[in-house]
Amino acid sequence: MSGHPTSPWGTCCQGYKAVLAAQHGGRARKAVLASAVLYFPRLISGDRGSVLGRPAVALQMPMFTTPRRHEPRNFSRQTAIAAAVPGFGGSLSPRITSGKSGYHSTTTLSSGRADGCTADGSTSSSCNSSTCTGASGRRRIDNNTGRQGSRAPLRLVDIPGKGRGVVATRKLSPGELLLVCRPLALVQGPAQTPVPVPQQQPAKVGARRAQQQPTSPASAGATGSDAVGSGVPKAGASISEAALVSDLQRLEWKNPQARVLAFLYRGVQQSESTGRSAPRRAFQGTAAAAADSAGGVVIDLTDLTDPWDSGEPSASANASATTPAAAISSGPAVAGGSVAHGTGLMADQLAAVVRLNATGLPSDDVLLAKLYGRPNHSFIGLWPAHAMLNHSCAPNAVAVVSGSELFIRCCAPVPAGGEVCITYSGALGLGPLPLRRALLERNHRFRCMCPRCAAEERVPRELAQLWSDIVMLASQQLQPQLMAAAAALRVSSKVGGAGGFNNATSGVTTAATSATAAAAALPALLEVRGQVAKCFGLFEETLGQLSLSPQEELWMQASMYPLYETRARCAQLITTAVANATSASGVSEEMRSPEQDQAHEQQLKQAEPGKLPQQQQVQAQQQQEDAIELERRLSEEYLDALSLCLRLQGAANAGSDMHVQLAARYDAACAAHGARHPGPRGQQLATDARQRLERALGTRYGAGAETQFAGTSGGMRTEGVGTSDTPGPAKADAITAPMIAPSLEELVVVLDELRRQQL
Ligand SMILES: C[S@@+](CC[C@H](N)C(=O)[O-])C[C@H]1O[C@@H](n2cnc3c(N)ncnc32)[C@H](O)[C@@H]1O
Repeated sequence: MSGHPTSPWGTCCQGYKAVLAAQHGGRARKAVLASAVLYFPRLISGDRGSVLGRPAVALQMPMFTTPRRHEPRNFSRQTAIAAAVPGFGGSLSPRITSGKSGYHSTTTLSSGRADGCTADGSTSSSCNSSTCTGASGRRRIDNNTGRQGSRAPLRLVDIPGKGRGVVATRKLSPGELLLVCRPLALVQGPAQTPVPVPQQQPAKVGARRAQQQPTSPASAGATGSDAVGSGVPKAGASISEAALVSDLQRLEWKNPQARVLAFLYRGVQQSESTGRSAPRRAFQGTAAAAADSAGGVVIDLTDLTDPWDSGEPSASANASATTPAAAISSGPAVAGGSVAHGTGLMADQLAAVVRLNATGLPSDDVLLAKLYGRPNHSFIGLWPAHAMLNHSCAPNAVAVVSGSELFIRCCAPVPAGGEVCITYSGALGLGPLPLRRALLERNHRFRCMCPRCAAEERVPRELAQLWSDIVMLASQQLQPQLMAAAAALRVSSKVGGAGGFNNATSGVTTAATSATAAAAALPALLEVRGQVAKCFGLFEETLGQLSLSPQEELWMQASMYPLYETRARCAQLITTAVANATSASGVSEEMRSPEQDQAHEQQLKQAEPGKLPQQQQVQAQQQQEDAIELERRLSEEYLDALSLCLRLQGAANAGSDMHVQLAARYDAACAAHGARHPGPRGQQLATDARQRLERALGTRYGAGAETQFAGTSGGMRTEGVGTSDTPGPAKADAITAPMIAPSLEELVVVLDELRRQQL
């Protein structure tokens, strides 16, 4: 069966249902959201979850099967409190000498470096120089000792209605590395599930998670129904969050790091006191302060980028510094818990900091881990610089966690002075406004007013409702029907072979079985096809009545992604079913009666086609021709649907794991389809899919930037300076790659390897 990518919304249906039910007044809003949260995070694979308050949905692997619940594990854990890394502000040593049962704590933080080196006591010495050799034997630029935040083309500012935020000091280009962030604290455990990669066979797609992208800070804070959008699975989220809070409490904090913590807490206080909502006007990039203060100490992006680096945030402020701990402890009293050493923050306050700013996922970046030959980690951590990025539903930056480092890359052009935003919505980036909005308001307590939300808000209410109903129908009813049909076809394909029989007599029998199963599945598939066609026509027609810019139109279509996905999936399944049915009998009819099937089976058993009576031969030939024509038309239909899905893949958060994942899946789907139905159109689509995959990899990993994603050589190079539209003078501000930038070829090879492992 050629593999059409399964929908990242496959099991997200419940989320849609819940949210839509709320719109229809069917359920209490809270219950609705809780339900939405339960499902969404599992479906898509983890993008940037949370940045604020709670990370947005961490994209999980698209899957068609029932979401797997990630139960808390008693995994051994590395407590990485970024302090004790040699050569790295080692003055602060975690006081954790023994962890809870089942945990092991190390004083090593920053394990899992991109080069394959670990930074624990045993190996850090070999990696303590400015360069070291990674698992692949390639040199790695070690940027750890530099305060690269000061070279970042970014500035911390106050943004009306949003609190602090980050703006570009110059024009930024997609793929450009903006920041390499170090954690203030990080808890790691084994990756929680086998890591998924784009699948070629729907049968294999189940509960796998693809390479992920950390979502925004805040992702980690999910608890209970608040797990929506959390980068950490719901059950594991609260445990990991608690573990992080507990570790924060047990550390003995020194001033510089305590100030960073206080600085983060200040955002919590502001958020709570103002119940921030975005201003109606767009941010002009002229916002006030370029820095913030905590306890009288200036803190800027440099201090936040590597909180354990310099020892003191700002030399000028040291002398008169009031400890943020003192400043904070003078704030509103918080009940319960003890004060963390040196911070003055109570457990509840630390929990609020974690909830708002931490980021976590069940696995860090799969491709990089594979490339550098090291294990994946589940993690929850506080990367203070990352936590300063605000949300947009049309983000221009993307974050990736590899080991203890969090990389922030530009994923869409940013003008000088423009705000740099990530998304907290994760997979919901391919979802409708009501759902995105509900999750952001609930988990992050703000109303997004980005251009995309503003555009969708202008859609007439009745129309928005109609579209929501359509999405609900596609997600709740049609997708499950397709899943059932796909399961039946998979079984029949296993018995009969993907393309039907081609040799022995036993093959005839199995092909006949396959054909019977295919014929049985066809009525349901055709029914779905009819409904999808109606919905699709309705949506396209109403969309056409609005006066929208191309970008706005793409956003609207992206919000209807489940419908597009259902359409493509249905077309693919029908193509497969018809191929199976006709290959067994040579009959062009999509369905035949059991009697007809029996008769044809009998004929096939009794005689070679050439020996059939003449009339039957003519009939058989006609049927063969009909079958070919039917398959051709169905193939065209599938290609139509696939090309639209490909287009919408481009609407996903560029460089997110979902963006890469969908590109890889469509790439595989095009290749599989092309193998069975060769033709110029399919070839063209396959080329498009491959380019999209390269672009996604280039945006996420910075690979291939010099050649504009057309493929490039491997080896070490510098990030951020090769993009064609990066202005010359800005090169001075470029961040030097802290790791070897993988080439496209390397990434594609690894991707293929992961795919094979999962088949
Ligand atoms: C991780 S913090 C981001 C930094 C934050 N602005 C600060 O000052 O600490 C997340 C919080 O920022 C605010 N925020 C983020 N994106 C926003 C947006 N688009 N509009 C309004 N507020 C936003 C919300 O209060 C959210 O809970």
